[in-house]
Amino acid sequence: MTFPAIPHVTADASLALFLDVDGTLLEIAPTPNAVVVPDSLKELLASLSVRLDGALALVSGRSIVTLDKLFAPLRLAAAGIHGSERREASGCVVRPRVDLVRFAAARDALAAWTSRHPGTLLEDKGSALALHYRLAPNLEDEAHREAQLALERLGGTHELQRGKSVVELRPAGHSKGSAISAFLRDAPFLGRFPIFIGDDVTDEAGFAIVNKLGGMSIRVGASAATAAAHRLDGVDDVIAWLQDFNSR
Ligand SMILES: O=P(O)(O)OC[C@H]1O[C@H](O[C@H]2O[C@H](CO)[C@@H](O)[C@H](O)[C@H]2O)[C@H](O)[C@@H](O)[C@@H]1O
Repeated sequence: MTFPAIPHVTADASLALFLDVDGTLLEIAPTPNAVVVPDSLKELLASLSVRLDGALALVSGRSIVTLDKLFAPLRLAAAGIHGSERREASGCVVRPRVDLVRFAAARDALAAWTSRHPGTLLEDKGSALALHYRLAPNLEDEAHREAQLALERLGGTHELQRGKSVVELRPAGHSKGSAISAFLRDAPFLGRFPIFIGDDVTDEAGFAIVNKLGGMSIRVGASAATAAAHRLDGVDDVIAWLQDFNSR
């Protein structure tokens, strides 16, 4: 399938930029903690955020706490855990409530499973759990079965989210689309033309909302079917596009 070229846009007060993180701004690494955030990327995001009056948000599967650590000293507008938590313009972070007893039971069951399966890894995000198997791809089916069992322990509060060599249990009823909509209801995003760039299945809800609002949706990577209207090949192309956007 061919995609139309991305129209030229100028980084000004009419635009809002929403950016996925892993696979979009950062190259995929063997484990979540192994990602590299170049200073040049932080400088580029800081510059773009100023030019857009703060209307630049990270919209990630990572928690906001982790995003702040990765991108320090920046503290950008952000939605974390696939849209289930969001830093509002006031600086307050809105987080979903979780049943801590059930959550601990699900986490402990998955942690016990990872301890028996070398190459797998459990990421505890406080209200979500990510079961990674990038270093043990043969365990994909088994990991999905374990995640399904853990989901049942949570009693309907969470949903399964597939990702790149990962299966996640994330709070139900939220998405990257709902987070982008929420940002666009408040300053500095209110009334702006939204652009969203993402690379994964979790980003499709964001593309759908941005398309509905008449904005611009861009999927990174060549293979998957997508609702996005435009395509970039990889992280290097995203960075080059952002640099060009910042220079106009
Ligand atoms: O929505 P995103 O910002 O793209 O976050 C999606 C998940 O990204 C992270 O996992 C992925 O990236 C890791 C580092 O490159 C990689 O090792 C892993 O295999 C990928 O699935 C992150 O750890 C998750 O919490 C995010 O949900």
